[in-house]
Amino acid sequence: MDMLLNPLNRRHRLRHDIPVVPGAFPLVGHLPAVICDLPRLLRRAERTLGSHFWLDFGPAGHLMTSLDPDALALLRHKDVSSALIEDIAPELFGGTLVAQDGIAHRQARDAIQAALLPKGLTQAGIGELFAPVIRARVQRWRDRGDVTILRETGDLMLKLIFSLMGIPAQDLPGWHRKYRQLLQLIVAPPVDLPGLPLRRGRAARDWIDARLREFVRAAREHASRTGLINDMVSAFDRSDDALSDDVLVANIRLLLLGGHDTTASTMAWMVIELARQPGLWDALVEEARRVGAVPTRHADLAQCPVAEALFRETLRVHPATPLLVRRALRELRLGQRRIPTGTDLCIPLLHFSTSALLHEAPDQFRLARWLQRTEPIRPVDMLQFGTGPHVCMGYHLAWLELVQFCIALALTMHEAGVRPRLLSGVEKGRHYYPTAHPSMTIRIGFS
Ligand code: HEM
Repeated sequence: MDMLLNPLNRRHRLRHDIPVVPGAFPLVGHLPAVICDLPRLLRRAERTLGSHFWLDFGPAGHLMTSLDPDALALLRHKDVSSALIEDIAPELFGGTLVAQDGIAHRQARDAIQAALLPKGLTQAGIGELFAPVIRARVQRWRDRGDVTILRETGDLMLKLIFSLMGIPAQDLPGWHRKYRQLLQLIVAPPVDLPGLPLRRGRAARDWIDARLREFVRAAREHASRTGLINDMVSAFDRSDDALSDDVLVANIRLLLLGGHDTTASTMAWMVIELARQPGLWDALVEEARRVGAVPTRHADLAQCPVAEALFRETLRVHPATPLLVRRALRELRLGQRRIPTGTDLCIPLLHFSTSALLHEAPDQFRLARWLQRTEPIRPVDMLQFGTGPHVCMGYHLAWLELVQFCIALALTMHEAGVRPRLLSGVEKGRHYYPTAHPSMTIRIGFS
């Protein structure tokens, strides 16, 4: 099938001397092709126009997209801003640290970071909290015999992130419903009428924020309790310029969002790769039998190199955040190119993650590239988590929960004498924007 591009728009145009990719539709621009076929769109644009071109993101406007590895340095540049994220999704990211720069960003980030580093996660007992939840879920999969994988991993991740926040199990169904409505804000047309996604999404956000405020109040009343929200509240209250509760609540909501879709997608891809590559499954089972139990502390993860390599290679081949957006605050240079002040930029992590300039045999899924390496992990090896001041705050948490998941899956299925098997095609129905995930309909059998 050809790409979802407008056949009536074939004209070659330039903006600031940089070519615009032909094929944009009115109103939605190149979004249909970005969402359904981003890798092919980037390859075709590179082949026909070179490594710099404009893509039309519909309501978000034109973004200058660069496939030059030098573009990665823009993520660390002091004159490049993240404010564009708030312009694109004000309802979700307004007031959150991911859309801020400079001191405001650093202050909010510093207050949260410690809780998400290996020491903070270990002290809060997050690994012990997660292990039984993951084990129970994969046991259910074994008993059922087959599952729709992305729906299952999405549910599991929601459960984990809610338990991280200390949301009582009996309240989960209500949170679940509101969270799904909140997500509609990502795609809601700007029409605020009863029953439409914007109105429902805003109501869900207000519901969630009101409850998060209660958690914050409770955390202050019981300051001696441990847990992520308690740690964040005390860090916020200790910071030099005490930050407002609005900032705190918006950033707790950001953690809910940041920690869900990305990890659920990666977990689903891990199962798909294990199902379609029997050798991978055998290596993982061997490791799981050797360690004998689901690891609970970061210090234990070194015992699970195969699971760690699976986590890193799955993310390299299927990065959950395929592109980052930024705005140039001043005129910048990118190689020979001049980027005018105010230019909105797209930095496609997906392209670099699978680029022959950065990885040997980039199209091959190879655990060996991680298992046989002798040097430590470099920033370019974890590009899927971004780089620079906004590098992902949940990296250590994602690493812990995904390795826990791999070991739990291998132990549970091996004990029952079954292995994962792919029951449907993988290529159709993939999505690449705003986050990437495999098709919602892929089924995995355990037999
Ligand atoms: C496989 C899992 C994950 C992937 C691939 C991922 C990817 C990313 C990327 C690419 C960024 C950079 C955004 C930018 O520069 O604009 C980011 C930022 C962020 N992530 Fe993650 N993430 C993952 C898991 C998590 C988890 C589990 C959490 C927390 C519970 C989390 C919380 C955040 C936060 C708060 C930021 C904003 C940091 C800042 O702006 O300073 N992420 N993530």
